[in-house]
Amino acid sequence: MVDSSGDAGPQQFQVDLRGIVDVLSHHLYSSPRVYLRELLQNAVDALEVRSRLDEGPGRGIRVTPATPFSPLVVRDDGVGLTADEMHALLATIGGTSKRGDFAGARRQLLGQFGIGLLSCFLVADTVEVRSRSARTEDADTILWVGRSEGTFSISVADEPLDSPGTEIRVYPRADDLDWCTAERTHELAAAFAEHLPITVEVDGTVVSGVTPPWDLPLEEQLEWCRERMGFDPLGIVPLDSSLGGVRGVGFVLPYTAMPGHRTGDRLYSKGMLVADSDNHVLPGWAFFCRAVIDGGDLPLTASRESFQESEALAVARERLGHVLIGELILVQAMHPHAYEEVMRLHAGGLKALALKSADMLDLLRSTMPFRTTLGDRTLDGLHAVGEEVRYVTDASVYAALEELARHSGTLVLDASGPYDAGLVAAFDPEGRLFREVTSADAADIAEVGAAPDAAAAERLVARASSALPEGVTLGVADVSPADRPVLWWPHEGVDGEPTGTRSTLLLNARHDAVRALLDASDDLDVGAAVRALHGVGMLLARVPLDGTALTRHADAVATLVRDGIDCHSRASS
Ligand SMILES: Nc1ncnc2c1ncn2[C@@H]1O[C@H](COP(=O)(O)OP(=O)(O)OP(=O)(O)O)[C@@H](O)[C@H]1O
Repeated sequence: MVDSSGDAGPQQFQVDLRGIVDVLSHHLYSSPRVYLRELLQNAVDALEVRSRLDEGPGRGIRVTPATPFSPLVVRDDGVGLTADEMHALLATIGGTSKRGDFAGARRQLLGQFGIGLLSCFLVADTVEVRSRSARTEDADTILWVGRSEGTFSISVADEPLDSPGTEIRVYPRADDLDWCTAERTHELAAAFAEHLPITVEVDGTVVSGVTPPWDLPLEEQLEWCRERMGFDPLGIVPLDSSLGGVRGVGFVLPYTAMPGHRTGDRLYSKGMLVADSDNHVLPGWAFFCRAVIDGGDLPLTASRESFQESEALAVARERLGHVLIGELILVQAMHPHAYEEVMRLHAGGLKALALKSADMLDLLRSTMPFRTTLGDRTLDGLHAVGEEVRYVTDASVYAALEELARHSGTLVLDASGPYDAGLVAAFDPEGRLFREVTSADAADIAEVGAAPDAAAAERLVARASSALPEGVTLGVADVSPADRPVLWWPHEGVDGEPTGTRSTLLLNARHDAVRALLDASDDLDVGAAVRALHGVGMLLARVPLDGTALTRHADAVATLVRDGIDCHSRASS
């Protein structure tokens, strides 16, 4: 209204309920199925408040599924609502009895946003709430009828409830009846309420009160994991954060999970299902396990399908992480074989974890085997030798150097895995013990010496280099043992070119064939021989020959065979 000064006074927002329901269904809730969980949660909260007013036996929640001719009904023996409370709470979107003044009681009450009841409009156009307050003797039963187009009415109900509590009737739209049928209601109520410590019945069948997995004995936890998560866990980790009731159980996966990709956890909030597959409670590095967790007092988001990213959640996450690491340490000490299996399957993940956790690094340094040219060694084992350890970070360079190092008995550590170099740096931050080597150090690793006849070597290199593909550097050296004709190794890729685009081929001056080449007269074509030796070098470095390399090698060998036979024939004729 505009007053005489022309100013409009404060106005109330007009709310288009259909717009809000649209936002809820498309942007807040993951599925219309949540309507049942919201009704169950309201009933659980009402029972909790009632239990503080008076004690009484046999209280619970009874659900009757819908049929094409009757609504879905949720009846509870909770505290109920007076007419005034109905006016105050159900006439206002966002009206809730569960925040503000009730903060003391909030720890037990899970609502707080005052929108949960609206989720019924995801499946229905009409919702009725009949409620009889337990706060006064013989309170009237008050009826609230809400419609999805945004109207509601409140009156004294014609059919009073025979005892305090609340009865909600949801009249599903024909298209949404499927969410409220006997079968679906049973399935949903069982999923949401199975671990609630309150009796929840669907059509007379109790679906709640099932012992949660974290309280089961070990054998039954195994069975639970098999049935509900679909795998035989490698290990079971009790998860107790000792904080605000956050607890659960983790199951170690019996297969290698991709680092960085956690298979989601099953979450509950005080026994009510929150999410089937969530990735926000356990630390991201815990991808070697799947867990089922109750978040206790952790605050929920408005959709109640996850926990709020709060300080409390961050602390709980950190604690659960410590529990997981502590358990790994314990398993290593008490069940070394099981620990070995965990390491075999989850090496990548555990290494990633060690980069973030000093405790995990401590555990891995003495237990995680790393590949070296002289066999598997732990970081502590390498340290104990007291000599400088050379390591390589490029997998194909390691493959080639491995060969050379084995030959010379040199120790080289394979640090080409995704987290290896980081771990080496974390283990030896000042770089006192470990030194990264590259293909440039290959000759040193192979312990090659200078060719005895430098001039002959130079002449051979000058004559033969053009026979080799571009990028191959040819050399002649003194290599042990004498029966190895060549050494070949790829160079790490620089400026984006793939590793191996450039390489080194060293002819062993001690080998008969190479000596023959060194002694050959200048007019002899050494191209085929050097090309064949190049192929041999790659094969000895265990690099598969394919494409042009294979053709080149085959042609070179064929040429040598033909020349050899020709030569032999000429000699014998
Ligand atoms: N079964 C019930 N028994 C008693 N009171 C109820 C019941 N259902 C709803 N109410 C009252 O209606 C209010 C609004 O309910 P609604 O589900 O919309 O929001 P909420 O539960 O408070 O919060 P949230 O949005 O987090 O669910 C509640 O705070 C509660 O006071």
